[in-house]
Amino acid sequence: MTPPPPRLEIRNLRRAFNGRAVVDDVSFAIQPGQVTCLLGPSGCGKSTTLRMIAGVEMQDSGEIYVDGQLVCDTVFRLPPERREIGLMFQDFALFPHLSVADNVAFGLKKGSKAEKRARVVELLTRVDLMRFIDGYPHQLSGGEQQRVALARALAPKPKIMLMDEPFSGLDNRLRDGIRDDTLTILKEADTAVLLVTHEPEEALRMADEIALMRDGQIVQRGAPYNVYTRPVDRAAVSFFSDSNVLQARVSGALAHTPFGRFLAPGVADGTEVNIVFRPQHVRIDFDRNGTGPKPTASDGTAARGVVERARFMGSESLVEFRMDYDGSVLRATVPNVFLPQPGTVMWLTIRRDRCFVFDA
Ligand SMILES: Nc1ncnc2c1ncn2[C@@H]1O[C@H](COP(=O)(O)OP(=O)(O)OP(=O)(O)O)[C@@H](O)[C@H]1O
Repeated sequence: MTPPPPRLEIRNLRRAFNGRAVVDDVSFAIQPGQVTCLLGPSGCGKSTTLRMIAGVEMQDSGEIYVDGQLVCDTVFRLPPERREIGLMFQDFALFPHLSVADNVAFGLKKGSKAEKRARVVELLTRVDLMRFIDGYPHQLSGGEQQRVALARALAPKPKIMLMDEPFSGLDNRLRDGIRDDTLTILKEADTAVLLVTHEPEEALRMADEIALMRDGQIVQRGAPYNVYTRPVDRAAVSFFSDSNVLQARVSGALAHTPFGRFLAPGVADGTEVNIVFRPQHVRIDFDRNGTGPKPTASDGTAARGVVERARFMGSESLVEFRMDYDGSVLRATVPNVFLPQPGTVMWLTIRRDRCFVFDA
């Protein structure tokens, strides 16, 4: 038996503005009930990709399929309203002059008045806003308006939901709960979701799959854990978190550093590499009469540094060290409160299994 086609598939999508490719050969597929996050810095082409799928922007080349059916290529184009796609954007754009019920009913073209009413009640119950059914948008908080927008987008039972930074207008504390609720509702409805965001935390929290985008291209795709722990390059590490970099030269498949030798399998002798690691993977130790901890297989050799400054960040502390070996600065994060005085001598080691070696 052949497996069913993906709910949404885009193949080799391209779009250029003024001769500059802003979406450059982008392909991916999303299954029903799956959330894919298109993640990348501002201007990398996320929204343009989404707009082409929605049908409000035309691609220069490439194809879009829904349930295996072509909805758009350079010859054929199904109009946006017939693509069975729901949209949610940052400014929810509820109609201020329509009641909550009428806002939700807005997208319902088919059915009797009673059927529409029943669907509105069902959705408002689902987003826990029945008490506002006859209210107006201005009477609702930002989070409540966002849930009405979700109900409205879901009303016609779209196969696909396209969301462009839908949570960025909400305050932090509200946001986590609304994200989780939204996700539960979309998954229950078996909708395929494409969520555009520039916030790594949002993608890590919400996605089944992250597509990391840069300069119009998808540079890495995978489950959040894999994208975070096996980044493709230095920029991919830095996009998700603060990072430290050591420069080193390879000889005999080993990169030689003040922290000991790192495996660099298959890298030619003489190659310059960057060893990249996150501040949470730096261990720090007190000075013991001019020495640090003994070398170990998992943490390598300790290198001496002097505290330059330490900052309390809430659940952790960030300590910056000026390193003896070349005067560069390395950052370490430590759980809870750890605020050593500037000038304190300490010894740093790096978790070997958390380092990434990239060609410089
Ligand atoms: N209609 C247009 N005409 C000309 N240039 C455009 C047009 N639409 C988008 N661009 C350019 O294409 C690039 C990608 O824009 P896009 O909105 O897709 O990026 P984005 O990744 O969604 O960024 P953001 O997160 O800031 O919205 C930008 O440099 C933008 O200025």
